[in-house]
Amino acid sequence: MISSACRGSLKSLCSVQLRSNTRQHASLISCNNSPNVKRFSTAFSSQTDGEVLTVGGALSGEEPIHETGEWAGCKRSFMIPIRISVRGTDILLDPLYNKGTAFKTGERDRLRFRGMLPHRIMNIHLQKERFLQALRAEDSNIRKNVMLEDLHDRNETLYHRVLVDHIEEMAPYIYTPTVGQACMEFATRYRRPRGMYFTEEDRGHMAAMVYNWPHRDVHVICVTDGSRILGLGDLGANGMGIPIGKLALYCAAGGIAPHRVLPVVFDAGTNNEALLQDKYYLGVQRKRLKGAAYFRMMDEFMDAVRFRWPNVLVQFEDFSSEVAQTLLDRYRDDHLCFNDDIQGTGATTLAGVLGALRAKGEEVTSLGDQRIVIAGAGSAGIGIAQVLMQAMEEQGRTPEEAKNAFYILDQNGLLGTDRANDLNAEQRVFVRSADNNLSLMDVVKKYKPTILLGVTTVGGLFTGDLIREMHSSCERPIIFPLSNPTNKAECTAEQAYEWTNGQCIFASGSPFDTIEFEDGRVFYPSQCNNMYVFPGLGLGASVCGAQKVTDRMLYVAAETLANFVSKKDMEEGRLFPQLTRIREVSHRIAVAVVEEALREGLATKVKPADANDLDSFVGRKMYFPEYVPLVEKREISI
Ligand SMILES: NC(=O)C1=CN([C@@H]2O[C@H](COP(=O)(O)OP(=O)(O)OC[C@H]3O[C@@H](n4cnc5c(N)ncnc54)[C@H](OP(=O)(O)O)[C@@H]3O)[C@@H](O)[C@H]2O)C=CC1
Ligand SMILES: CC(=O)C(=O)O
Ligand SMILES: [Mg+2]
Repeated sequence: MISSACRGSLKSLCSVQLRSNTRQHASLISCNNSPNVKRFSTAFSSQTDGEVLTVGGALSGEEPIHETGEWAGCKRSFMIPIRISVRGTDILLDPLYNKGTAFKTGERDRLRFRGMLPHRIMNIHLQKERFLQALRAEDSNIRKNVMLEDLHDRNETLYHRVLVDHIEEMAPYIYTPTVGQACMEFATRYRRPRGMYFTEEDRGHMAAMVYNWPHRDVHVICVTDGSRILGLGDLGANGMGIPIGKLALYCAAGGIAPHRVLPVVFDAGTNNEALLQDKYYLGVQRKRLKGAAYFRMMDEFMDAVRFRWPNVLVQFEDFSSEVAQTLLDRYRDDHLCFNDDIQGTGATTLAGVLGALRAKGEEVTSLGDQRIVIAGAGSAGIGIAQVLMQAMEEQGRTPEEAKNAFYILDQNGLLGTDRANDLNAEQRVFVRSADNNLSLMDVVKKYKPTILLGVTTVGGLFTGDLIREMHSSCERPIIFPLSNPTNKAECTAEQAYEWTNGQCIFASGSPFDTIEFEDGRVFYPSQCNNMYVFPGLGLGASVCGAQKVTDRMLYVAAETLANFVSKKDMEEGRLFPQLTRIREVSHRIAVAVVEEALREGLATKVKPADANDLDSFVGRKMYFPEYVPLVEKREISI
C-alpha cells in the first residue's frame, strides 16, 4: 500500500486509494469521487520517481487523459502529479516543468498564472506538429539545431517527445554531424546556461560547487575536456555541445529522465591557438593543464560528484588520446564510469562487424579469420581492436591468434615492434613484428584486408585507388569510415559503393542518405555510432546500481545489439536496427547489462523480485516524455 503520508494527501483531494509496490506502479483500487476514473488509463513517467507523494489534480477531470496502454508494463495506472514549490510565471520559465500552451485551465488557476498564456489550450501532439512544421520549413541544419536547443531550453518534455517520436529525423541535428558545427559556433551562439563548468580556479571548491546543481538525484554525467571534439580537434569549452547532445540521447533513447542528467565541461584550458586569441571564446583562455595538475583537478572533480551522487555514472567523452586511456584506468575500478570513445565505440563496431559477416553469409565465428586494418590508433581505433579481440577470445581464439588479425596504423603507418617504445601500452599489444611504418596503401596491397575501419579524423583518407585495391582481393569488403562529422569521414557512402560496384558492406560514423544506382539498385548505408550502445549501457549500469562498468558488460551490450538486427534489416543491407527502434534497443541492452552485473556480483539495487523480471524492472525505470500534472506543494499538505 502507499505510504500514510500519501494516503492522507489523497483523501484531501479526491479519496483515491492506490496499491503500489513502487511509486511508479500505482494501480487503482477504488475511487469514490470521480466519474472519470474509468477513463484514466495512463502510465506516468519515471520523471516523478521518488518525488511524488500524491494523486490529485488528475482526478478532477481537468487533466489530459492519456491512453498509453501497457506502457511500462502497467495496464491501469495514474498520472501522478509532481509537487512543485515554484509557481506562477517561474513555472513557465522552467523548461523541466513548462508545458507552454498545454497548461489546462485548472492548472493555470492552481499554479497562479491565469492570463499569462493565450486562451487556446493545445495538447502535446498539436504542439509537436506545430514545432515540426516550423522545423521542416527551415533549410539550414544548424538553424534546426538552434530551434531544437531553443525548445530544449523552453520545454524539455516537448523537446524529448519530438526526439522520441522522430529520432531518425532529429538525431543528425542534435548529434553528429550538426553538433560539430554547433560546438564550433558555441561561443557566438551562447544564450543560456546548461550544464556545469569546472576550471582550475575551482580547485578546493568542487565539493561545494556540485551542490549548486539544482537536482538532487543525478544518474548520468557526461564530461568532456573538449580536447578532441569529434574529428574537429581541440575546441576547449566549446565542446559543451557534445555532452548536451549525448545526454539528450540518454533521455530520448535511453529513457533517463532529463533532470537526472548533467553535462559537464572540465575546462583545463585549450591548446587551440585560434581560441586562445578569440575575444568571444568563453572558456579558460590558457594553455591546457598537463600532468599532475590536470589529474589532481580531475581527482577533485570525480570525488566531488561521487560525494553528492554516490551512484552516478560518469561517461568520459571526447578526451584526447593523451589522457583518455589514463583517465579510464585511473577511475574504472572504483568509480562507475566508462569512456564512450574507447569502450562504447568498440562495442558498437563489434556489433556492426558481426552484422557485416552475417550479411556476407559468413559465420560470426569467422571473426578471428578476418584481416582487419584499422586506420587510426587513438582512443577509438585501439578501443575497437580491444573489443574485437575480446570477442575473438570469447569465440575460442588464443590472444596470439586474435592479435594476429589486426593491422593498425597511425600517421606514421603500421604499428611495428621497431617503434614499440614510442607507443602506449594499449597500442603495443597490437604491434606487428614486420613492416613497421608501412603505408596504408602498402598494407592493403600486402595483407589484403577483408575489413577496413577508419578512425583517423582525416576526411577522404580512403581514396578510390585504395578501395579498388582492397576490392581486387576481397569480393565483398567491409568498409567502415567511422570518423565524425561527415566531412571527416574517410570516404562517403556513395564513393565506397561506386568504387566497389555496390559490393562493399558499408557503415559510417555520421549518417549518409540512401543511395540509388542508375541500374536501379538501392543501398541503405548503416550508421555505426556509439549512440547505439551508450544509452542502454548507461541505463542498465545506472538502474541496477552497478559498482563499475566491466569489459563483459560492453561485450554483452555488443552481442545484444548485434542480435537485434532483423532479417529484413539484413536483406536491405542494414547492419544496425533502424534508429526508430532505439528505445527498444536500449531497453534490451540495459537488461543484458543488468544481467551481467548480477552475474558479476556488482549490482547493488536489484531486489530478488526484480531479478526475476528484469525486463519490467528496466522498463519501469524508463522515462517517457509526456506532461505530468503539476500540483503546488502547499496545496497538498494535509
Ligand atoms: N563512429 C563512432 O561512433 C565514433 C567515431 N569516432 C571518430 O573517430 C575519430 C578518431 O577518434 P579518436 O580515436 O578518439 O581520435 P584520436 O585523436 O585519439 O586518434 C586519431 C588517430 O588517427 C591517427 N591518424 C591521423 N592521421 C592518420 C593517417 N593519415 N593515417 C593513419 N592514421 C592517422 C592518429 O595518429 P597519430 O597518433 O600518429 O597522430 C591517431 O592514432 C574521430 O573523428 C571521432 O569522431 C570516435 C568515437 C566514436
Ligand atoms: C561518436 C563519437 O563519440 C565521436 O565521434 O567522438
Ligand atoms: Mg565521442
